[in-house]
Amino acid sequence: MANVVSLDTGDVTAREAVAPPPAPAAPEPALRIRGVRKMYRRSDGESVPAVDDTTLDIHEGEVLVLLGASGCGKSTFLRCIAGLEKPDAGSIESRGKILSSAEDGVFVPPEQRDISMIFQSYALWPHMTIFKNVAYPLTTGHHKGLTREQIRERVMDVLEMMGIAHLAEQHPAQISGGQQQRVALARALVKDSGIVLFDEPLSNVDARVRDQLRVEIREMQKRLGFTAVYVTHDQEEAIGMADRIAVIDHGVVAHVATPREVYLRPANLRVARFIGKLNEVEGAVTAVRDDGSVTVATALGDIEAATGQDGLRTGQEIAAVWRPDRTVLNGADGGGNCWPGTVRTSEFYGSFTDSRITLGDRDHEVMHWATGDVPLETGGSVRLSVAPSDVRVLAR
Ligand SMILES: Nc1ncnc2c1ncn2[C@@H]1O[C@H](COP(=O)(O)OP(=O)(O)OP(=O)(O)O)[C@@H](O)[C@H]1O
Repeated sequence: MANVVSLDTGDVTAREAVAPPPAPAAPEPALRIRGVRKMYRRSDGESVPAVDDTTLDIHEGEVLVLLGASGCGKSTFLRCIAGLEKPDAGSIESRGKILSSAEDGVFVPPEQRDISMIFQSYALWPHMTIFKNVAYPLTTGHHKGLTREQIRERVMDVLEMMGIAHLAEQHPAQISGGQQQRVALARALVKDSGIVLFDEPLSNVDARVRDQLRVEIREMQKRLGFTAVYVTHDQEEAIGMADRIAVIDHGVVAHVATPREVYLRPANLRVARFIGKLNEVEGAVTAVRDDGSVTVATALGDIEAATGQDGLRTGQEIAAVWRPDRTVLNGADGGGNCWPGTVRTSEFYGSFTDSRITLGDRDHEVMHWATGDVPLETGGSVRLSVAPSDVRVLAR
């Protein structure tokens, strides 16, 4: 029955309560990961979590980059999604289907998951031609029923798309590293599986090919619309590839957000340090205001910051942080966050100049990056400032 509202004169009385319109259902994520834990036993017998209680939704059609230091558990997490590792706790669901649930004893083997994976080592079969390497996934699992002609058409389409159709009859040893990685990519895409996992796929190719392949992978992902989970420890690669970045720290998701958010408003000091260079000044909180701005007392005097980590308290030990490209030299003296300094070094890196400035006589060094070739004279005096909107306060 439709909701009816009758209004009496005088007091307004709803005779029948009107139910609020139903909230639009959140779209089903491509991967729903809940409380996943994977333990490894060390040789001394101790069990340590490589992935620890990880909960994450990965949206349809997005590139989610798992970024973290070596050994933080990125590959293990990816392998749990692929089904190459069996989690000790938690569940992984894809498009309404449970792939693994430690609690319910469910585990779908990798070949029955609609997921492709591409590795750091290209893992091509040396005795097979490029064509056969790429065709292989179409000869197993639920693709088994395809005719030879259908397989040929599909493989040649993908090889064409990767710009390597002319290499179809070569063997892996006869082609370059960059071309081999293209073949590996073609093999991951040929199944059209909708979810592709990348485990540091570009770490074995040289810098020039890496840049090119990075752009191509991104273009292809946009064109084909598959969901990608991409592991890297390279922050530039993460920022360039990701719709969202999940920063992993000791097996735990420390921050998941857009690259811009993670870079400009990192959740905590470890995330801030991991993603990009940082100026840090230690101190203690003296005021936290309703608009989120914070004042901190430091050896350089008071520093004003427009934002701070959630839950900061007066007296708490913190670091006031900002990026080197936000440091301003000899700008207008706007009052706070401004110090006299001396240039210690100034080095040209092609697209930018990295200068290190010692502040006053207080033995504190700050990084300043200027776009292009902007050398400063060593020992020269400067006035250094940073706007409160570029400073963030993070707990130590
Ligand atoms: N088979 C294994 N047995 C025991 N410990 C393991 C095993 N595989 C990984 N580990 C440990 O689990 C932790 C996470 O490893 P993992 O390979 O997932 O990290 P990662 O972030 O991918 O590192 P990298 O970037 O160096 O590849 C590390 O401490 C590693 O030593």
